[in-house]
Amino acid sequence: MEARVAGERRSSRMGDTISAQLKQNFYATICPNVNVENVVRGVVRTKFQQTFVTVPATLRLFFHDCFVQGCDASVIIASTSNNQAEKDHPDNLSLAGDGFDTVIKAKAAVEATSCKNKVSCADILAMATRDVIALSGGPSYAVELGRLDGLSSTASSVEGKLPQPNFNLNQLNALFGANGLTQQDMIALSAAHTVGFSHCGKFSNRIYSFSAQNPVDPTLNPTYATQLQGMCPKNVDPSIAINMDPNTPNTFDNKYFTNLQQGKGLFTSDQVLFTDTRSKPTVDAWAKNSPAFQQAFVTAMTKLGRVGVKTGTNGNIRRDCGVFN
Ligand code: HEM
Ligand SMILES: [Ca+2]
Ligand SMILES: [Ca+2]
Repeated sequence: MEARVAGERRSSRMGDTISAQLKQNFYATICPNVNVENVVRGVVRTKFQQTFVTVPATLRLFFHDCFVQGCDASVIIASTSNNQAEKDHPDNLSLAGDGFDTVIKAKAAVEATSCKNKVSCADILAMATRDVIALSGGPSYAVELGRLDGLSSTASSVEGKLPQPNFNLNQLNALFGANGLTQQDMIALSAAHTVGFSHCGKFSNRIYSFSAQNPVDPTLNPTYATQLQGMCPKNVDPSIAINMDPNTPNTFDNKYFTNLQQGKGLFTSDQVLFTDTRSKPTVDAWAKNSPAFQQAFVTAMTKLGRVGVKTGTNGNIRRDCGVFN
């Protein structure tokens, strides 16, 4: 049974995608007796106290959800004997378990209130993402809500939808542009790499086999390159992961941009934002102006949260975030 009144979901046509009208404080009218956002925040805070990985894991999960079939919690669905789900596509295998766990736990806490069967997993992920950013020192913002959960999740649908660490600026702009995001949005969102980890294999080409003339990527700071080689020796255990921000790995800050100015972007897709003259001015501006970066980040996250939002019969409220109803 659809738990919401029809009038709550106005649809509007934008280009050829139909996007639901999200709004702030959505659940205040759906469940006036429960502060849904506080319930989620409490769970996220507890989980954060247990492990910092909660932050990058949840943030990346939201991004990987929104870029494949829209922000509809399709990435959280578990595979079954007759369906290989998104999370088992190679691009999603390195999503950390703590992101899924955060959503599952927050959903359980919401379902234990009188606001049962009314809050989508997609919205819980959007709320939890807002909360982890604030908990790690990033900007606080009012999150738009009112998404439905998607009705399909296939590994094959992930192919080509997520950016790769060796992408150049044109490839990054094309992929983000396909999701209605500008180059500015893309640069702001890339700063999510100010927290979290990467496995050595994602950038080992840059420190060992960049090109015939240059085994080490010449855009990489030589001292940083040596440090990376030390942390990621050639036959390193593939499960080893290193901090993506060598300076403030556990703080959501604009250090990402000063790192790029110093040749300390971990992936080609990070460093290219500084080496390409089209994006460099933005990197330089946000390196010295944290409030300007924060404002651009909140704008971009809000736009990211609107991607492919489901309405009406295209979605529902999942009872278990990992399983279709
Ligand atoms: C711009 C293109 C992007 C590329 C090429 C890219 C690629 C990657 C790669 C290869 C990793 C390492 C995964 C691993 O080895 O475990 C990673 C981690 C991460 N990415 Fe991105 N990413 C991009 C944009 C984004 C965006 C837009 C966000 C969120 C808004 C994001 C959030 C994260 C986070 C938080 C981590 C750390 C995950 C963890 O510690 O568990 N990334 N990304
Ligand atoms: Ca999705
Ligand atoms: Ca940082």
